[in-house]
Amino acid sequence: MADAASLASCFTFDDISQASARTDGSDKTPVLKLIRESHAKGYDFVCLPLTTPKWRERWRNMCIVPSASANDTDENATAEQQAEAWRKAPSFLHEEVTISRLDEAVPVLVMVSDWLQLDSTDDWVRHDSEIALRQEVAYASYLNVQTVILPPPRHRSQVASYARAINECLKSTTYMNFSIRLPIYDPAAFQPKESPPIPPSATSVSSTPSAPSTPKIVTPRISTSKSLKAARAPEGEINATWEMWDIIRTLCDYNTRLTLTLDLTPPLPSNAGILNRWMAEPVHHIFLPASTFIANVKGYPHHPIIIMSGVSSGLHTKGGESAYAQYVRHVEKTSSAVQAAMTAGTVEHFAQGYQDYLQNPLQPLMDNLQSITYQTFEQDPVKYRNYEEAVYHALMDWPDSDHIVICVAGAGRGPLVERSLTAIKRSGRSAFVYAVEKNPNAFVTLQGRKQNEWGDSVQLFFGDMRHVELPEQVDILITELLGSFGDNELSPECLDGATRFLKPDGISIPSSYSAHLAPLSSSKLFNNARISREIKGMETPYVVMFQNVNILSGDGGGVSGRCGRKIQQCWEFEHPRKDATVDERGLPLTNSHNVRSAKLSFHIPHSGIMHGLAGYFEAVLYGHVGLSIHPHSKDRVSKDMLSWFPLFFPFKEPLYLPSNSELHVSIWRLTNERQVWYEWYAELFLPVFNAPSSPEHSEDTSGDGSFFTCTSSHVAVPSPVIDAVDAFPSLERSELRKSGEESPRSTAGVIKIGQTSLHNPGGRSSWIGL
Ligand SMILES: C[S@@+](CC[C@H](N)C(=O)[O-])C[C@H]1O[C@@H](n2cnc3c(N)ncnc32)[C@H](O)[C@@H]1O
Repeated sequence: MADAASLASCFTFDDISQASARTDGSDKTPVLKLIRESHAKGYDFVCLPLTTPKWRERWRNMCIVPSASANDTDENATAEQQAEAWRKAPSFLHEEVTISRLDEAVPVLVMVSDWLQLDSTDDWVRHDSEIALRQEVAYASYLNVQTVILPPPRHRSQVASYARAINECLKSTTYMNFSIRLPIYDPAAFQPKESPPIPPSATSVSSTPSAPSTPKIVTPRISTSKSLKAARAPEGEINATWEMWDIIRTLCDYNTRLTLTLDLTPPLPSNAGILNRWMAEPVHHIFLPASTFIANVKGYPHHPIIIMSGVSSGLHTKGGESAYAQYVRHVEKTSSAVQAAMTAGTVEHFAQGYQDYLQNPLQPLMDNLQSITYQTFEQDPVKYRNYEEAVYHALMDWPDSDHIVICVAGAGRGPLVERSLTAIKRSGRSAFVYAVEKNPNAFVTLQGRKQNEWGDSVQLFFGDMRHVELPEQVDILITELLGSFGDNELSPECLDGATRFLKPDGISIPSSYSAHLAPLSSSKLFNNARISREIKGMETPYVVMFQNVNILSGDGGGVSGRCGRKIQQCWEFEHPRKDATVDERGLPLTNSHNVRSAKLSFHIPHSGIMHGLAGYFEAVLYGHVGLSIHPHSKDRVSKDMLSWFPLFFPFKEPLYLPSNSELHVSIWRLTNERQVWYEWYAELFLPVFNAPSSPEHSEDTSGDGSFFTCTSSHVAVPSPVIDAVDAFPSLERSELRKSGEESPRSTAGVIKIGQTSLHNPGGRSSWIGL
């Protein structure tokens, strides 16, 4: 059963004051009253400002010098002395905080004063805001508060200072979670901007901050260097809040106690890329004003706490405060994600508890699997059904004979033997089954099944299919040695051995399988992979049921027209294979023919942080019957198949990909006599347009465009950081042609802007044993 999201009701200082006026003696404090009333209305938590307006007033009087006129000199000196005393020993007065008892702090999400300006452009305001933040965090920590919600950064230019201050707080506490409230995008990006934005409370020592009268939540307006620009929101502005988040969490070294409170106050954008990027981030709270179209909460993972503000404001007259909680619970319960998780037989139901959990891939060749592992495989309703279909069609296509021989190689506990016998019966053909298995323990189970179920229709052979001798050659060879990346459990190598006993015109089921990759963003997977902080953990491919993951690539060829699809094929293996040179026993002389490499070019439509690669496989069992975990074909080919989760190839360091960049991924499947392993590497390029008619251009068209030498100036080179522009995609190819320019392929070049190191060289961290 999927857990329901927790709900929190958000209160202002005014709400607390009103609760105080309503106190009838049944609650010890107004906050305890609000907590009790909220529980009764269906809310699990309350969300409160930690400080009162009194604290803001004192801080302002000490730290913001009102004006520098001669009369004020004494006053200023006194304020400065008070400020220095406070800086030396920062502390609150009782009336400056909203909570002071342990029982008040338990079900409370605490909001740090939202007038603090940790990213002020004024050095002193920033300095004193940081001291105030540390004071608030220390006080919350004293009261055992588990989560504090931080005000959003507002100035792109000072976001690193903001991040540094948060990092200090993370270091000074051991258990407390810090959640930064950020809107999904800056709504100001979509407003016409005739005059410069007024940054909230941007103060200097000579001006008075215009802080709101209560610590009221308002969706922040972010000022970026582009704030004065065009009516149409460029990519950089829409990205601004996410870009700031990325800087903060990077400076905080991906600390797992740093999370996001995603503010859904702005209307949700139609562009899925803007929403999807938050899927890869640790969104632990969703901030939802009562005025919001609340159906939008349904797609969010993690079961975040949903903080609802303004529920007591009487905005919607019907239903009262409880109605919001009831409606959110209803939307959640009826969402497709929750429905799927609650329906037996779906991958979502099966995978509960495994989401984003890193597992080492099986090594069924080197290790002997446990019975419980086989039992888990055998619960898959789709894999065995498709195998049976494949065997059935192969039998029907095979010339009728009174002696068709089938071999199930790697029979495990026998489910494919059983399905083969059913297919034989359905086809009405006369066929016999050999079953080969090298796991001595599973072989005991096979013996029992032969005795009790299969009798003379099956003959068992114990041993490795690469060496075992069968009494005759077989017509149909059935194996299931596939990994999440197709060949990563060494199916090609095992089948090389088993092909010895397949007739030259015999059928292999599967007949082929292919490996596929896409660039992936997921702070959770990145953090999980580097838990041990050892290089080995970052150079090992993992099996993972993806949840908080965003695929960064897009379809459409990219700016240069040279990029491939969103998810791309690396390579394929076909069986029975004819290309290996074999010895007198029919075994390949070396494993060189199973070496593979691929170089793939991905278009990155929206900026993002790449944490690694997502790996998938597709297999053709026979004819039109297959197996797939490729996101684009899985539902068509093998919907609800449970046996394989995708593979995650981590990166040691996250790689920033700007909007409209080109990512080139290289991956190799390598081998020696004892092992097979993968190595991977990525390079990043920005496409650039040249002035088309300039004679000084010279473009390297020899390879994949990795170098672009140009002595003339580029037109519209996007910045690799925040302000990548979306000028290129908005220029449709047809428009380019209309305007008389050449096709993008001949006018676009690329500039290299980044790369990763080579992962797993020589198989030093991960390999599969032969
Ligand atoms: C992924 S399991 C599949 C088991 C079973 N066919 C099923 O579908 O449930 C692969 C099986 O092949 C066996 N196997 C792997 N390599 C083998 C080899 N070279 N020779 C014989 N058996 C092998 C393993 O022991 C394991 O039982």
